[in-house]
Formats: sequence, structure tokens, C-alpha cells
Amino acid sequence: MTPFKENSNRLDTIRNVFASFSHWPSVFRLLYQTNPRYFANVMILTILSSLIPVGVIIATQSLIDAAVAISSGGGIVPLFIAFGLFAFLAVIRDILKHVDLVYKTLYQELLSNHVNLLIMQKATRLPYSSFEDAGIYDQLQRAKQDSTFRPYQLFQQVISIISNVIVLLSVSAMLITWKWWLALILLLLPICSTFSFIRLGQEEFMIDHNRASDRRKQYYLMHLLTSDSSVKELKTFQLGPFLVDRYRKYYERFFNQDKAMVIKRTKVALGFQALSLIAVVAMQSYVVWETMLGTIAVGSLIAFIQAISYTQTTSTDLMQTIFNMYQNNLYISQLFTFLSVPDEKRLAVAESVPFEKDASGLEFRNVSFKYQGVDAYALRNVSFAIRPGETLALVGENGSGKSTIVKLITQLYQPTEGEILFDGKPISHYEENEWRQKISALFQDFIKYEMAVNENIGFGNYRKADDEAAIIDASKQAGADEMIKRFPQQFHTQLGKWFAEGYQISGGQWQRIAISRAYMRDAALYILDEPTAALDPQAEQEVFTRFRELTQNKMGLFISHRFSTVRYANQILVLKQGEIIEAGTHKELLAEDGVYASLFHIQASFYLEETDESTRQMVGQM
Ligand SMILES: Nc1ncnc2c1ncn2[C@@H]1O[C@H](COP(=O)(O)OP(=O)(O)OP(=O)(O)O)[C@@H](O)[C@H]1O
Repeated sequence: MTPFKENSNRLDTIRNVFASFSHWPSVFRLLYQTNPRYFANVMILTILSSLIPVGVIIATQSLIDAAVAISSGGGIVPLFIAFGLFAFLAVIRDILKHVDLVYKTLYQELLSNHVNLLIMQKATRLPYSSFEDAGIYDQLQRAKQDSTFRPYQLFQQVISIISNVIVLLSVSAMLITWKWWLALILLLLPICSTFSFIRLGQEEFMIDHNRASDRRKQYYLMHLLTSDSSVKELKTFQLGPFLVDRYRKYYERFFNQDKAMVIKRTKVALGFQALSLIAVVAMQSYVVWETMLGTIAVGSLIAFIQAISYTQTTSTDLMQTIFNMYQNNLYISQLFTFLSVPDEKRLAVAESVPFEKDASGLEFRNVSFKYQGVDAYALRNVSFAIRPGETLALVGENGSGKSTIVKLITQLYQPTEGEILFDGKPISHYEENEWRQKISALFQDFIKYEMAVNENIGFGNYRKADDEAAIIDASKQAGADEMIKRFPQQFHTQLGKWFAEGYQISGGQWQRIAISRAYMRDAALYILDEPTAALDPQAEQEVFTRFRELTQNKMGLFISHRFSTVRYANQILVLKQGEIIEAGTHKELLAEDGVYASLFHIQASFYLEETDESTRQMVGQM
């Protein structure tokens, strides 16, 4: 989608420059939508400020002509009028400058916030799979990283181009009325330098383009070195200085490349600057010559000399701005590409999800699933059902597909083959919000919100986020209420260490808060993915007793590697490499004496005092 090609030639670069203008309608829409009033005011101020130079030239011309006229017997009134105009323009220019600054400063704030909001809103609408697509994820990261300054830089460049075009047209119009070829030469001068700048722009662009992946690695190093989640391990393994050094190497390489480019660019710019100065001086000499011949008045002499200077500097500025837009065009192109990634699609025919006690429950019918870009099946031909009032436990070795089942139920992915039914209808046919309200899931890598306890729990059902009674009730169901009462400000305790008065809690305590969050919903199906991994045995027992109570008339699904809890499920599925290899109750599976039975005995042997050596060795190898 990006208009820039990696191995483009010079013609492509010119094309790229002009292709960048194809973004302008979208850029203007973005700028306008940020705040129509501020945008309109900035535009009006830009246009007015751009007309000042031509006004000053005309005022200067009139002032000098009026002064000369007095010496040859003319009246004083034209002099006063010209001076008045001159002074008026000076005052207006100053006022415009200040008002413009106020609007631009505030508009910058509005623009970066608007872009941030667009990025965040888009992120919430993206399918989960987009976050695993390296291309889209890169675009998101880049859009996020530069959002505070790139859109505004581009806006400034757009404003500068508009302003330069107005100055150029109005000032060169003066010259055209006198000697059109003079204006033409002046306008053509920067176009000649353009080819050299195109070459430089091309090189700069390619350097930046090829640097993109290393720059992401550099950002990642920065993130590792500065985030609280990694500092513990970095210290333990003494990785800090080592990674800082790695960061420095990237930085030194980038700096040397940039330095070489800046020097090259300055040399080219100076060369053309010298050439165009020579041309300007030649033309100004021509104007002086014409004055000496008496074909133009003294006022016109000054006016034309000013006009020549203005035309030259403005047209050079204009060209430079256009070619300096590379970086920001790349950013904006990626931003728009990211914003146009299709939203999550629902097959849905809107229906509400009816849940009744005697409903037929949830059913996997021959479900297979492959992750995008992976050939192997993560799940293959999986069939099972959970009826209301039942709890189902998933067990199996790491990577056997347990969490994938949860991701399919929560519709983070759609099955590659087969169907998932609820009450006999495919789950994708239910209205999305209704479906999500009926499912409550606690993931392995649940979020530890650096916020107050009541927010951490209330987020389980945003509709009841302020309902203290519901929050307390959910914490009771998770067996976390007594623990919370011991916190310094009970339910109002700020958790974590990021913010002032933060109270850090243990991994198991975080887990109980997260279970409370899952219980905030009046769901049809409760899913807990390894909910007790960080809990002590007593807390684990408590959590499962409550879980069984909670799911008495509902459905419960949990994943656990601990057989002490798994054994109480109504139904246990044993997975291996994406397939169900055994199914039944604890008793049935023990009687079957298969994989489940052997895993159960291995774990049980840990708790037996007299464990035979062969079992110990077996466990040691796992
Ligand atoms: N986002 C993904 N992209 C590609 N492959 C994935 C992705 N997530 C998981 N997999 C693969 O799918 C398979 C099943 O993974 P899954 O997370 O469901 O296993 P699990 O049984 O929950 O494992 P664990 O007990 O370690 O949590 C694994 O082979 C894993 O490598």
C-alpha cells in the first residue's frame, strides 16, 4: 500500500514525490476533522500572513515614489497615505504572528491527541489476529511512536507550501506585469536544483527505509531497559550495560549515516545557493540599469529588487519543503494504511443470546484450527459439549491446544473447519456484544491494571464498574474479600508501583483479584485458563469450591496442570498435539489407565513419601 518502492530509480522518486500529494485530500480531512474551527482559523491566518510581503513591497514602492514626487513639487498627502499603509502592515504582521502562534500551539495539541484517539479507536476495532500480523503490528507501533510530532510537522509543511505558493504568486505577479521573462527565470532556478535534491531525497529515504527494522529493534531495547516488567531479570543476569551498548551501536551507525547525509546535502545546497545568488544579483543589476536609463522610477527599483529576492527565496523554500516531506509522507502513508485495515468482521445476523437453564449448551463439532502462516493444525477435529450445570477441564502437555480452544470460544479467532454451536446455533451468528456479555474468561496472561482494587474488579463488567455491592459480591465469590480487607485502603487501594501510593501485591493476590473480575459478569459460561497457577493450596481449594458453586446452573471450563483440581470436573478432556486423546470423568479416566492416569500418578507421586526411583526419574525428565 505504501507508495514507496525499495529499489526505485530516479523516475520513481519523482513519482513518489508527486504520489505523496495524493495523500493531501486525506491529510486535509484529518486536519479538518481534528477541529474545524481551529483549522479554518489557522488557514485564514496563513493566507493573510502570506499576503503581507506583497503589501509591504507595494507600500515601499508608493512611499519612495511619493518621497521622490515631493522633491519635484508633489503634495504631501500621498506620502502620508503610503507611510500609513506601511505602518498598518507592520502592526498587522505582528498581530497575525502572535495570534497565529496561539492557534498553532493549541492546534498541535489537538492534532496529536486526535491522531492518538484514531489509533486507539482503530486498535479496539481490529481483529485479534491483526496483533499477530507483523506488518500491521509494525504500522501500529510506528503510528503510535511518532504521533506526537509527525502529523504536526506535516501540517506545518502543508501550511508552509500554501503560504509560499501565495507569496510566490502575488510577488511574481508584480514582476510578470513588468518583465515576464524575469519572473520565469526566477521560478525556473529552483526547479534546476530540484534534480539534485531529488537524488539526495532518494538516498535519505532509502537510508531511512532500510533502517526501519533496526530502529524497531532499538525501540525494543529501550523498552526492555526502561520497563518495570523486565528490570528484575536484567539485573539478575547483569544484562543492563550489555543491552545499553547494543543500543549505542545502533545509534552510532544511524548518527554517522545522518552526518554524512547532512554534509552532502549542505554542499549541494550551498552550490545551488551560490548559483542562484549570482543569478539574482545579475537580475537586480539589470533593474538598476533600467533605472539609470530612466525607464523605471526609484520606487519601482526598490520594489523589483525586493520582489526578485522574495521570489528567489520563496521558490527555493518551496522546493526544499516538498522534498523534506519524505519522512512525514512515509509516516502519514503508514498511518492511513493502518487506519484503513479492515475492522473485525462479523458474519452476524443480529440475534440476542437466549440462555435458559435447560438450554443445550456449548458444542464443538469437528473443529479444526490453524494459526495464520502456520501449516500445522493447532486443533484437529475436536468435538465435545458442555451442558448447563457442568464443568469441563482441559488438560494436556504445553502447546497441546488448550488455550486455543478458549480463543475460539471467545471468538478471538474463527475455526478453520467445523462449527462451534451455542443452543444449536453457530456462535458467530450471535450479536457480538451479547455474546461477549455471556462469556467471562480469565486468561493466563491476565492484565494487572495499575489502578484501584475496585477498578481492577469492576472492569469485568463495565456496566457495573461503579457498583460497589456487585464488586464486593464478585470478590466474595472469588474468595478474595478477606484478603482485600487487609489492604491499606481496602477496595480503594491503588495497586502496583507505577503511581503514587501504589501497593504491590503478590502474584497469587493479583490472580485472586483477576478471578473476582471474571466473576463480575452474569455469564452463561465461565472460563478460567490456569487460574490457580500462583495460588497456595488452600486458596486453590477455595477457588474451586466457589467455582463449582458459581457454575451450578451455568457452564464452567477450566484449564489446569494440577490434577488436585481437575479431578472435580464433570468432564475431563486430555489433549495431545491438538487432538482429544481421552475424555471422561476422573474415575473413568483412571480406570482407562491411559495418559491421564499416568500423568495423575506422576503428580500424585510428588506428594507420596515413598516414591519409587523410576517414577522420580520419569518426573525429572519431564
Ligand atoms: N498466535 C499463535 N500463532 C501461531 N501459533 C500459535 C499461536 N498461539 C499458539 N500457537 C501454537 O498453537 C499450538 C497450541 O497452543 P496453545 O497455546 O493452545 O497451547 P496450550 O495447550 O494452551 O499450551 P500451554 O499449556 O503451554 O499454555 C502450539 O503449538 C503453539 O505453538
